[in-house]
Amino acid sequence: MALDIKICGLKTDEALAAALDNGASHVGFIFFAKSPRYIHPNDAGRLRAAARGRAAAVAVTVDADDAFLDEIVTAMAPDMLQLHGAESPERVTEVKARYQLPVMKALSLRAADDLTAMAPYRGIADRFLLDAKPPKGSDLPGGNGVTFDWRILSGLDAGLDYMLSGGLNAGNVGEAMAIANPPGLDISSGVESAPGVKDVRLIAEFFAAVRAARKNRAA
Ligand SMILES: O=C(O)c1ccccc1NCC(=O)[C@H](O)[C@H](O)COP(=O)(O)O
Repeated sequence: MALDIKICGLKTDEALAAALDNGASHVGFIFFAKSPRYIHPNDAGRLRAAARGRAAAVAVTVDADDAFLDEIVTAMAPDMLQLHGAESPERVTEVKARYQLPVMKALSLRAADDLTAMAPYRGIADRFLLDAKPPKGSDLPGGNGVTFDWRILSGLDAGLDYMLSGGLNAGNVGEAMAIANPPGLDISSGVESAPGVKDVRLIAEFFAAVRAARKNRAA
């Protein structure tokens, strides 16, 4: 089975090249001003051009209005929109219709009960990004480098299309895969040397860890 991997929060040619050369299926660009990973839509447009045909470009927004989404979509022509705020199912429907693009809805989890948040989006969101709840006091809804209890995912239906996210790194991704067997993985701060600074060595190590985990599973 194919395993999608999204490297999120890219800002430089070097980091993008590392993500693509290591086999990322998705590359993510953050359009949230408070984030150390924020990128201007025009700069993202330049980077996404280099990714065309190699990985899907994902525009990550947080409760963005139509004007901002229009600017992003015009500047970078993403393949997918990731809605990482409190967007309602109705707003997800509206965004999908307006841009004719698939939407990945991010949901934040801590305990098994939090999975009930998924129900109203089923059949609406094309995919879920299951992330950890931000720690108290964080300004960021994502990219916090914190994990959640992956065991809560073990009961999800086999066909559910989602990316497992939140605090992944080369050291823990094998365990996450063994527990949850997700169809996709998403990582940001686990491949950074400082907030917002991607590290090509850490990117390569992450992919190597994923390959090793897959090999172990197949053996
Ligand atoms: O990464 C950010 O700064 C960010 C800011 C605002 C909304 C979403 C954001 N990130 C979205 C992602 O998809 C991250 O990859 C995801 O939250 C996991 O991050 P991490 O725990 O650092 O691997």
